[in-house]
Amino acid sequence: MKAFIFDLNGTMIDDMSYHTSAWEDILNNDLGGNFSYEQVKQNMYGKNSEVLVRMFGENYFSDEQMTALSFEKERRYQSAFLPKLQLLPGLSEFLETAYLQNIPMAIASAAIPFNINFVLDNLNIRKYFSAVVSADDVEISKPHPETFLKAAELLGMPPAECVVFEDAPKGAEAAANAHMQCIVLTTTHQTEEFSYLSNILNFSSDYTSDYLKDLLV
Ligand SMILES: O=P(O)(O)OC[C@H]1O[C@@H](O)[C@H](O)[C@@H](O)[C@@H]1O
Repeated sequence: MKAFIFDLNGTMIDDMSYHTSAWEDILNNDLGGNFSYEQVKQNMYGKNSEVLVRMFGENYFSDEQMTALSFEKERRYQSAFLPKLQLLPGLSEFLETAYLQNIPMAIASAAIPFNINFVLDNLNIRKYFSAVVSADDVEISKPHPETFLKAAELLGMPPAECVVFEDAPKGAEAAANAHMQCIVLTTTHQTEEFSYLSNILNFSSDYTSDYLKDLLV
């Protein structure tokens, strides 16, 4: 394995419950939906516009409405999560070691640049990543492979030499669709939820596991 591709939310930072709450607030309180927390959690993968279409159907919102709702959801998420914003345990050291070993690294996220910048700039970790793929860079988000294939292309690496770090079944599925192996961070989902996939190398709760330490020696 020659390159690392990181999903962002839930994989580098433990923030998925904040996304779920922000979505729940917008979908139910602003848009009059009646979705349970669990329904929101299971359906909020991919781009924000894809989430809105999944929940309310095609052509329910205009593109302008979806863009405005997307930013409003992220504003609520950011203001709630900012006091807790930090990398998962061990990730700071992991990134620094991989960087010193010249391992090419990319971010490949379904989030909009507004959120990716929120994380990279507040945590001052932009220098580690030679490529960043956001929602705005792809036609179709995860579980479609486009996000990860684009990251590999920007890194100049064949997919087979890229290892993906993910927290979500739909993200790990996107990695499988891109013919990439995947390490799962169990911040948000149970290991059984990934049992339909055959590209999972390891499950770790954070970046202090022996498996991840051994990856860099
Ligand atoms: O692809 P990532 O980095 O896990 O980001 C996914 C999340 O990004 C958020 O911005 C979306 O609102 C969520 O619905 C989505 O699940």
